[in-house]
Amino acid sequence: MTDPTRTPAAPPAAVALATAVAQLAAAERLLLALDFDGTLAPFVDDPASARALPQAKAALDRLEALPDTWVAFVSGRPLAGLETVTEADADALLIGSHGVEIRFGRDGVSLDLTDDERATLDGLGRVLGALVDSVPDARLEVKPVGFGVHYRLLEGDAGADVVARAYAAAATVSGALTIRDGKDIIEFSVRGANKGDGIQRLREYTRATAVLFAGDDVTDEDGFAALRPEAGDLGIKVGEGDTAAQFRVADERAIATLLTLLADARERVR
Ligand SMILES: O=P(O)(O)OC[C@H]1O[C@H](O[C@H]2O[C@H](CO)[C@@H](O)[C@H](O)[C@H]2O)[C@H](O)[C@@H](O)[C@@H]1O
Repeated sequence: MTDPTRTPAAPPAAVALATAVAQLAAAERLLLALDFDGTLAPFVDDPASARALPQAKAALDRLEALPDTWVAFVSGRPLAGLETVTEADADALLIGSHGVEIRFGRDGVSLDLTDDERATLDGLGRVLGALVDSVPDARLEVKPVGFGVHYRLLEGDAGADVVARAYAAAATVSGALTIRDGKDIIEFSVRGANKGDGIQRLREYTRATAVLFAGDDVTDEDGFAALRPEAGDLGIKVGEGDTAAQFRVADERAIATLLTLLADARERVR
């Protein structure tokens, strides 16, 4: 018979994750690189109104205030929109457009689009704009180096149909696009950098000795691939799907809890 006074043992994966978080908290120079949508912020229909869960934001504010500790957002969003939804201050470390756009505090990286890239962007805007205009509730998101076709509001097979038509339309413009399949969004870009490149740039900029990266989407796998677990880095996948991350949590609330535990632990050692 089960003893009701006994606390059930935590599952091994949870214990291993707690141990990894405690080790991370003791890192000499710690970089927290975080995906935004689906990791810190729950999904919503209007991309502009997404915000990090208050518990996650509070934990990140505490961590950012500690010495030798950096918080960075690594997102598929354009930088300008990322600044808004993360409520970034002047010192924020931001990687936007899946690694293409970089802002480290006041230092930005100019995109310097070539004439060919501009011409491809113009063509993409024309064909994808015509596509979403023909589908009620599909939306076009204009990005500095590409476009996202959103289909979250479409029902049944309508989303898959829009994706197929978007592939076909984009192929009439260029056969050399970077195509990213996200959560109810298909994106076409004239630049091929990825989140792993962004994490590498952040690692060099902060000279971090350990990096935490958390993400929920297929595009975050490039970020997990850039980690060095053997050197103390930690990758956390949010939600379901194949992943190269060492650990997995259920949702954004679990990430908020984990960041709070990390803030508690690092405040004790700093
Ligand atoms: O890399 P991320 O920070 O996860 O950004 C990925 C995309 O996020 C946004 O779209 C997603 O979130 C929206 C708001 O919750 C949701 O409506 C949409 O269905 C999702 O795909 C953003 O709009 C995209 O630009 C990002 O690439």
